[in-house]
Amino acid sequence: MNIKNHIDQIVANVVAKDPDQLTFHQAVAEVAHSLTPVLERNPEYIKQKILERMIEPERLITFRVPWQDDKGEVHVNRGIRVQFNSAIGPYKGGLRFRPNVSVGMLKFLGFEQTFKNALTTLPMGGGKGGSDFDVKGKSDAEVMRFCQSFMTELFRHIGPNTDVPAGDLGVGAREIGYLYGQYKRLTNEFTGTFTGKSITWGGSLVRPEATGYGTVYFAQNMLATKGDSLKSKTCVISGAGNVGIYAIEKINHLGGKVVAFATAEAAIHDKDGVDDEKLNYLKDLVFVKRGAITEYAKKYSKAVVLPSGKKTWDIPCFAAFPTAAENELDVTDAKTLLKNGCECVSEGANMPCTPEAVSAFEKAGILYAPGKAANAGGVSVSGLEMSQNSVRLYWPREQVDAELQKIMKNIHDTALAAAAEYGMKGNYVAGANIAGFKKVATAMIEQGLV
Ligand SMILES: NC(=O)C1=CN([C@@H]2O[C@H](COP(=O)(O)OP(=O)(O)OC[C@H]3O[C@@H](n4cnc5c(N)ncnc54)[C@H](O)[C@@H]3O)[C@@H](O)[C@H]2O)C=CC1
Ligand SMILES: O=C(O)CCC(=O)C(=O)O
Repeated sequence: MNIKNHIDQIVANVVAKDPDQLTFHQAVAEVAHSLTPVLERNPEYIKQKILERMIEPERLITFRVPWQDDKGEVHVNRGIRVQFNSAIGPYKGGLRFRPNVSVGMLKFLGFEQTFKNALTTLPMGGGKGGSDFDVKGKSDAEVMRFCQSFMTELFRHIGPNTDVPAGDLGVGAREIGYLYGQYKRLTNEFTGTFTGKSITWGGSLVRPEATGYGTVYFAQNMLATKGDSLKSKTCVISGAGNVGIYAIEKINHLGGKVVAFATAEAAIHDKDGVDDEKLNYLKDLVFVKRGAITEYAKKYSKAVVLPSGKKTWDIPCFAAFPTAAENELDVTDAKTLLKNGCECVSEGANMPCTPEAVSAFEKAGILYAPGKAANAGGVSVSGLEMSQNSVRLYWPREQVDAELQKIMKNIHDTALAAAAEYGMKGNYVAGANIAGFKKVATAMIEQGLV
């Protein structure tokens, strides 16, 4: 059998089956193509149709979410949970609330999550969920009513040993509180069926920071292979949210300087860098006041709002951290980064670089880490939150952070080793896909045809 043709056919079938699920096609194509040498060496994977089984979610739940706004008007949104793969543990992955949420988007995220979670070394399967609900502009009471209605259906599909959701875009501490409160009320149980919980009621220290910190730890591990580090280096990020803000914090800890950051609405250039005092202001602005980041440029006179159409990727940097959303960094951005001397890209978001951008980085031979490896810190600490909940203990900050660093190094080394084993030295995309795939594939084979 010609393996390349076989894989092309699998990808073509995915496209034909659900032609509108573009980001899912993109995620499947990337994984499938990097598995060519693995399938060549392991005919059992072909015989057992492991890849074909892995690209089909085990279960897909969609449901109606009716809720009332503050004026009494009724609205209806769609709730979705994709329970993708439970070969190595309960389904695990965040919930996203955004107007553009669709089944295809959540399939892409759940598929990626399966590989990511396998890389963490913790026993977690892959899942993802959410709704086309827009949290922007809603009052706390409206968000609460929506979350309660959403959970009134979702609760019957999840549980500490079945499916453990967490946050993602649009689902932060406030939403997790409302969702969990309703879950507890309906089940009459206080279990670890959610991660990212507040620290006073079952959360883990370092979970809010974990994805951003982990992405920077991953960059640090990549740079160490070249005898380099982030110390005194200029960095840029996108997405001034949970992941982005804590990436800035860790870059500061390591002696680097972040000179640009952005939200979906605006981008800021601060050539002096976002030091700890400015970062505290930014945290308060984003997490507490839910204000626009343009306020930052009003407060710090040397910072400027970039003209419309300009992105943080236009600012010269040594390292770039896309921490916003899928396909936010295209090939033009990649070429600009490379032209300006960027040597390291570590993805905090899920699939933020387009395939053409990734090819440009690979061709240039810079250090490039895909999200499923580099942003696994968040779900890793979620896994540690589940462990703490199971034994009813809280671990100290130092212990959780030390575990996080250990896990990120392990993911780095595992991806690097898998890439080298299959003749693609230094290719973290191939390495992460291969290592994640092999772990899940082995479990699936051992569990029979399920
Ligand atoms: N929160 C977590 O623990 C994890 C999040 N991720 C991924 O990281 C990314 C960010 O998630 P969070 O920080 O949790 O969300 P968030 O909602 O806290 O922040 C997202 C930020 O990105 C900005 N943004 C959205 N689209 C943008 C665009 N096209 N260009 C520039 N900025 C844009 C938003 O305005 C906001 O500032 C998502 O891709 C998410 O799936 C991945 C692993 C774990
Ligand atoms: O912490 C989690 O369970 C999920 C985090 C997440 O959604 C992600 O890794 O993309």
